[in-house]
Amino acid sequence: MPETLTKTTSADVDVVGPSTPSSDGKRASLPAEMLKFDLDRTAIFLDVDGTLLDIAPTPLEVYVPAQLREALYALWQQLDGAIAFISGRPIAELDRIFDPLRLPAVGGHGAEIRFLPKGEIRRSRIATLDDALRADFALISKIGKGIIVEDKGYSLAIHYRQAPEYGGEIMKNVVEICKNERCDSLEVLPGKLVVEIKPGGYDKGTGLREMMSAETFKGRRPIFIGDDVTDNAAFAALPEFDGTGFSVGGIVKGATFNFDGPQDVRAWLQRLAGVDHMEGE
Ligand SMILES: O=P(O)(O)OC[C@H]1O[C@H](O[C@H]2O[C@H](CO)[C@@H](O)[C@H](O)[C@H]2O)[C@H](O)[C@@H](O)[C@@H]1O
Repeated sequence: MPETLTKTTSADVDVVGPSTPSSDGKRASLPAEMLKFDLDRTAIFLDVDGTLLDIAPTPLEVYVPAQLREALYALWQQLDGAIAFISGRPIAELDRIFDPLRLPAVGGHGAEIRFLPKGEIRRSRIATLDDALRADFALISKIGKGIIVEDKGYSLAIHYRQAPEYGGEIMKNVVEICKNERCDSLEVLPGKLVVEIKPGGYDKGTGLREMMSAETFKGRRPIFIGDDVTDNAAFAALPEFDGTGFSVGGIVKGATFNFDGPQDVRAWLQRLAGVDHMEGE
């Protein structure tokens, strides 16, 4: 943990939340029901890219504001450890991005889980992508400049944020590669300027359920915040725990409130943690 972070005490939080822009451009207050949480009975699950962090041109270029680390660490203390990342990125990558902060985490869309910040990372026994298939998908980067094939071991992400014009051709190639039942055990998930390809059998929903069975999280009511198609499985798991979902950038099924962007999520977390005294980001 960062040595500079200060210890805060656990307490019920009744915050007047940050404002979010309404559709007519004016600032509107958050609904009262999401401004009051008993932190002794709450768990928080956070998607990372597009939810906590602003989207960057490439996966390696994301930026973590110091105030966000501070808020997450303060909440980790106040929630007695019941706060976790739930991401498509591998856990080692989350540790690198948020260094020196480590949190409990579900990584690789549910392929990995770590219950405690310094605990062991447990990996799914479900097969990773077959090597021949992985090699064929890697060739998709040759279609044009700006396409990035991110090989995460368990899964692949084909990014075309820097070359949106290739979206159609990329999907055509994926369909071609998947002919003859080669992808039958896989899930192909088109996201925002990305196609995620992962084995079936686990997802963010299975990850959230597993984390909720851990001592730190058990019996609490989860809040999950997410922004993309791979987050749907986590939203769908929430009713099992009487949980609450918040979306980012557009209301989705299972969400009761929508944040306009990651900046609003960060402001709310800072407010909840009581560290919103710090200026800007
Ligand atoms: O589940 P998440 O934590 O939201 O991760 C989803 C994917 O995020 C990353 O890609 C996305 O963010 C990049 C950085 O902002 C951006 O350049 C890219 O276009 C986005 O798709 C990450 O690279 C993937 O591995 C994650 O699965």
